[in-house]
Amino acid sequence: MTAQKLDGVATAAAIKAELTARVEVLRGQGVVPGLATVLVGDDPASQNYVRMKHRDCQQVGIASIQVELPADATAAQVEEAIRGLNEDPACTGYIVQLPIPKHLDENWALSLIDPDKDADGLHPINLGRLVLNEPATLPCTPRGIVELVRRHGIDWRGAEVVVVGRGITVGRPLGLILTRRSENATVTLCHTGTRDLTDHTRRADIVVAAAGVPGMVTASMIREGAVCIDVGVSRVDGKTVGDLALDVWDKAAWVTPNPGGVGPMTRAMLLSNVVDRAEALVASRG
Ligand SMILES: Nc1nc(=O)c2c([nH]1)NC[C@@H]1CN(c3ccc(C(=O)N[C@@H](CCC(=O)O)C(=O)O)cc3)C=[N+]21
Repeated sequence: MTAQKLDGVATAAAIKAELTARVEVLRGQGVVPGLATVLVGDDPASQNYVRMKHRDCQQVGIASIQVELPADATAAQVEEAIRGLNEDPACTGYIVQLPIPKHLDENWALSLIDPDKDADGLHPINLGRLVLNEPATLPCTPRGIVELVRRHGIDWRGAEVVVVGRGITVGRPLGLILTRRSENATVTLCHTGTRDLTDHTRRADIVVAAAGVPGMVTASMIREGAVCIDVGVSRVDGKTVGDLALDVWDKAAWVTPNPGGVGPMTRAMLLSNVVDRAEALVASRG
């Protein structure tokens, strides 16, 4: 028996249709949501992601602004670009595409973003709000995972969830989101220091593989009928390879394809964050 597909492409398309209607309403209210991206350097994968995000914007009627800086940009240049977007009324939300070149500090760059325009939910104020159970813009990938699972009729409530990976963009915030009352999952956050990973994953109803190690979660590590979410994006011989081994499809009940699972959902949630931010702007104007 082969697992059912958690279809990120179809789910993202449904979300985009909902967002298109909300963007229409906003335009009627005189607000055009605008997403900006700050890309530092010329990494081809990052250029590709940014290109896809702008194409998505076009599909739902969000305006988009592309800011590009050279790989050797100074901290002052990055700061100037970010301050410019904070002040630009055409930009209602934006992201600094990660990673940025090593001579620049990622947390420093994120901290310069106006928290009200933080489309990635990675500003320390928004991460702090998440920890404090206050309304916050949420990071796109964790939000996409929660939504993808929920829209396939799978309940997070009471589920035993094992997240593999403690990164700032996925694992750590996902643990915080899933343990809120509204999701009510029980989460075990595993990482490279975990003594016996299989001991944890075998007990999980839902396994989220977000370690960035190709094929690291195999069928022998999961329970029959588990739900498996693949967040990994590694390049092997020019092909995208996830963190799930292919044999999980023979044992799990539900699996995210990769590509075609979490990636498109991440992009849909970025759009969703931008629309949310623009609606908040209208509400604050009264
Ligand atoms: N500030 C910031 N925010 C991010 O959200 C962010 C980032 N930096 N840096 C890099 C990662 C990676 N990421 C992906 C988004 C979509 C796909 C995606 O849509 N992938 C397609 C395939 C893409 C292809 O054809 O290569 C899929 O999975 O089907 C993948 C990866 C967002 N990230």
